[in-house]
Amino acid sequence: MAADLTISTDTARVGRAASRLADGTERPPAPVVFTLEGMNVSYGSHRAVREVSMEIREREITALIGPSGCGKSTVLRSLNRMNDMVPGARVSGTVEYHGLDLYADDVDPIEVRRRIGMVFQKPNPFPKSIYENVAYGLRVEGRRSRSELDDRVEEALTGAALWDEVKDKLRESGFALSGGQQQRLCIARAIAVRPEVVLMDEPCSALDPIATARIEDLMTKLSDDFTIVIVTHNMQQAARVSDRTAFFTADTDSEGVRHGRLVEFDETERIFNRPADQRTEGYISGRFG
Ligand SMILES: Nc1ncnc2c1ncn2[C@@H]1O[C@H](COP(=O)(O)OP(=O)(O)OP(=O)(O)O)[C@@H](O)[C@H]1O
Repeated sequence: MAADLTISTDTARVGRAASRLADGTERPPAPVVFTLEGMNVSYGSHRAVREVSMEIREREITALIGPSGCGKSTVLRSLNRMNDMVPGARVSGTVEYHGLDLYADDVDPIEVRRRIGMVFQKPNPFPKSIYENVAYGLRVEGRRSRSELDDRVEEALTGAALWDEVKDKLRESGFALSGGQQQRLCIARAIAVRPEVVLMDEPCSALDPIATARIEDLMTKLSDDFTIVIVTHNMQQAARVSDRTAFFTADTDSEGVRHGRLVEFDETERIFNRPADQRTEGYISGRFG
């Protein structure tokens, strides 16, 4: 029953996915960025996730939640062809980006990853200065004047809510920053090339609560400009920041092999307060997973 749920209506974000505005009028849904239809991902002979169908919409925050091993990171990595780097990984079914097959032969995975950036679990600055960490992708893109680079580095660091803290030490190593600052530096690096989408794989799991809160605030701000997809183990985080939530679970087949599948995908407020599936309710109320 909804009354048992540990996450109350007050905490679940009634975000921009809500189909009605506060005054009750209908709001048209945002344009679709990704369409997954019957997507399967295998590692060798192991089908890690199967039959995933969902749409990810523009400038929304979509959270992927579910117990360990249900395939959240696998699904996330399929959105910018990061799985291409994993030997034996194979994606089948439909994965469209703005209606185009993301896995078509003529699609350049490097260009895909420029448009669809990624932030990882552990902050992973390059062994370079703060400035060069952010400038890196811009330099790879091609020649730019010094002042253009300076402007873009400032823009990205401001966008990642880090500029004020680092503007006087841009030549210092990225490693000299705190964990939370390093993660914001990685976000700055990701957004410096002005991607359309930022994928975040448990971006706060290595951070303390204060640094986590800053990143959550930042995500909300970033969603004004970027489409964000986040994997999180932290259900309160999904409830606080996301507009839509996808709940995955893993079924065990007769041979004891686990296959991840999408159980339910809806507006976050619905998933946390009125889930349609018992398994979703069991998971978010802490009775399962
Ligand atoms: N590089 C890989 N090679 C082989 N199998 C993999 C690889 N990455 C993931 N898997 C398998 O795919 C399944 C889904 O893993 P995945 O990491 O996507 O799940 P997850 O829900 O993100 O888990 P967690 O919450 O623990 O990070 C698991 O059975 C895992 O062992």
